[in-house]
Amino acid sequence: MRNLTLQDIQRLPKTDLHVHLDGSLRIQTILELAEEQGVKLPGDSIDTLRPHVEVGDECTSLVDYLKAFDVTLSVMQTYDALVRTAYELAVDAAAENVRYMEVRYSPILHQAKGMTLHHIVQAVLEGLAQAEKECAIRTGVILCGIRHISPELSNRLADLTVAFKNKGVVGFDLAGAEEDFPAKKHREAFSRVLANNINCTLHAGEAYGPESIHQAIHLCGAHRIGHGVRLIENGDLLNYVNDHRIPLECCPSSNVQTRAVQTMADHPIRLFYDLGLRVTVNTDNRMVTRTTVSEEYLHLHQSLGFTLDEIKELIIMGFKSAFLPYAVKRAMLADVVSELKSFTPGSLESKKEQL
Ligand SMILES: O=c1[nH]cnc2c1ncn2[C@H]1C[C@H](O)[C@@H](CO)O1
Ligand SMILES: [Zn+2]
Repeated sequence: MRNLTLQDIQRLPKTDLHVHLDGSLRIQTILELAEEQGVKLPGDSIDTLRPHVEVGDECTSLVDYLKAFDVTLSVMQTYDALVRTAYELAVDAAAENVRYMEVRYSPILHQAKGMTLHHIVQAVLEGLAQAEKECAIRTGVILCGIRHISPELSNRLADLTVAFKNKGVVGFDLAGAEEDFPAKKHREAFSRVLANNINCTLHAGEAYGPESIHQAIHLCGAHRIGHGVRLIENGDLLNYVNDHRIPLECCPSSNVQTRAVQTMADHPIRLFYDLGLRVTVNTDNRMVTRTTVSEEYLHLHQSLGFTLDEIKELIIMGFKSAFLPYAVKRAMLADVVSELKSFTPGSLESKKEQL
């Protein structure tokens, strides 16, 4: 079979289950928001700002990667800025046929100008709802506790997650610097969320070893794992994750940038897939990582030999792993499976010419 193109992959229906709002803005929007708000940025044009908000080869670690968020968060402290950035993210994702997206962010990082936590959630839901009206995309929100900020704030975010259950918030996460900030310190937050029958995912096994994944699953009750690349270091835990069908939210380009893996060709997603694990493909941060869901699949095709049939299976695993009620998910999956069955690569133009 001939090689897939980016356009082929863009035409496929897809999910993005791991995408941070504050890492997925349009650079032009940052400039406009800064202008409106009188915020000083480290660059005043797309070209001069780009090196401060996009991570390149020179990134050495997750902690280094996270520096870009200081800039994005500086313009995401108003209600309107959150509405706009959430709306634009969903519009951009829909443009590449992302049909279901779970957007995550941490409301406590948006309080610098005094917005209440409720308003901060409301604004993002409003932006996403607007995009859902205009585009073929469905969305949910995941709120993040932050490892390197206090567990008490994670508790507040857990309570916020409970308050917005069935109102657009579909899960709770733990993000931030992983090394030296163990998940077990945030156990209380996860127990509050779990007690309310809400789904949890944790970033784990990205900048720390399998012990971190073990804590996420066994101490915090993770239903999915963000990244999980270092699961490869513990076969016993890997078997457990496989046996329990715990999905991994893989973000291949981001993992190369944070040095969780050395190169795309070394990414363990190939091994995980071959062993039967439930793996999903995600962007992490569309702007900071400078990627799209389609580009992530293209990397898997080109660097790790994923075929079209395998990509279709990854896509199905993405829909299966959604934090959606089972009946809704089953209906969505049925539509996606029939669309995937009839999909053939090749440009729409060349297909029309053949008719
Ligand atoms: O890949 C990541 N690992 C850990 N934390 C991350 C990653 N990408 C973004 N974050 C952090 C920075 C954001 O401010 C926060 C909430 O979205 O989550
Ligand atoms: Zn992430």
